[in-house]
Amino acid sequence: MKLHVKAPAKINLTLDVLHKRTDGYHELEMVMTTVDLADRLELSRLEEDRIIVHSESRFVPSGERNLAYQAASVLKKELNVKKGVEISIEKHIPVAAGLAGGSSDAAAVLRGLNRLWDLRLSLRELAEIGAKVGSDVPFCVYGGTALAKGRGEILTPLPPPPSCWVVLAKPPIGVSTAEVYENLSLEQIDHPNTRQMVDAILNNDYDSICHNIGNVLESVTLARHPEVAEIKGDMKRFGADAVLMSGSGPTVYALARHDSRMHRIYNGLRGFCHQVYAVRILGKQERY
Ligand SMILES: C[C@@](CO)(OP(=O)(O)O)[C@H](O)COP(=O)(O)OP(=O)(O)OC[C@H]1O[C@@H](n2ccc(N)nc2=O)[C@H](O)[C@@H]1O
Ligand SMILES: Nc1ncnc2c1ncn2[C@@H]1O[C@H](COP(=O)(O)OP(=O)(O)O)[C@@H](O)[C@H]1O
Repeated sequence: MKLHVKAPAKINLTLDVLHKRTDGYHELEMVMTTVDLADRLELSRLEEDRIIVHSESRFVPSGERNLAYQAASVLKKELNVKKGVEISIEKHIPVAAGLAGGSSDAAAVLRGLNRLWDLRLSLRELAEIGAKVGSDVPFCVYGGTALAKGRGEILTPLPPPPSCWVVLAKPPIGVSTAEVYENLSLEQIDHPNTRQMVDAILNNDYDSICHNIGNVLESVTLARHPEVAEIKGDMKRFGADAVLMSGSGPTVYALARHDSRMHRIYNGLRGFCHQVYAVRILGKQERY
């Protein structure tokens, strides 16, 4: 038996760091939402008790280092499952980009195996198992839009933001999430107003969403990689309603309500940035 699962990317509308915790993680407050750029996974049941993961993307690690493998492995251990699975990942989300592609693959594996192995776990139970794989995995299990706290795993669901275009541009540089957090200097940052962002979403107020987007990790990644700031500047010049780096970066996104603006930003950037995508905000939980 085979099944197909979709793994959408997320963007951060806000990302605030409150303090560094004693366990080494950072205490966060962030608003995340899914966008219509997704990896596709095929899961095939294996009679033998093993996990196989492959992908044609040369940027994705194979075997145990793959987050999809780790998700299947943790699920097997937690529930003492003695079955196997072959996972094939068709990669569309840029890797190590601040878009949670690996976390979304892991979450898709959890949702898929729940069906393939008939485990009958709730999304809440899958999210708890997902937290053992990575901080962003619980959000990706649910998808949609949420306020995330703790290290990212304490979630309050939110309604979808108003529909709009999201133009994503990833410069050809790699960013390590751990390094970005490590180099954050908490004394010198402007904190976004998370409460106002939540209210803006609850009020379906697009202008207020645009006004309140903010990400404290920009202070680290933009200082190290001036090209990320340049892309932000270009997006603004091409008429973006709002511009922000997602997660630890380096992907930058522009929000645009009108098709004409989206086209201007997309075409303007494609000349000198290899990975550019124009997608819609998904924002609501879907059955993948
Ligand atoms: C920055 C964010 C924002 O959504 O996204 P990405 O840029 O990765 O997409 C997340 O916090 C990334 O979450 P995720 O990539 O799942 O992180 P994990 O694998 O759990 O942790 C990677 C490393 O990041 C640091 N980390 C992560 C989460 C957190 N709340 N505090 C941290 O300090 C830790 O050093 C950890 O070792
Ligand atoms: N299935 C996967 N897809 C993408 N990256 C993966 C996957 N499994 C493991 N990784 C590793 O996880 C790291 C983070 O990748 P990714 O989730 O794409 O980025 P981010 O956390 O910045 O959004 C990368 O260094 C990559 O090598």
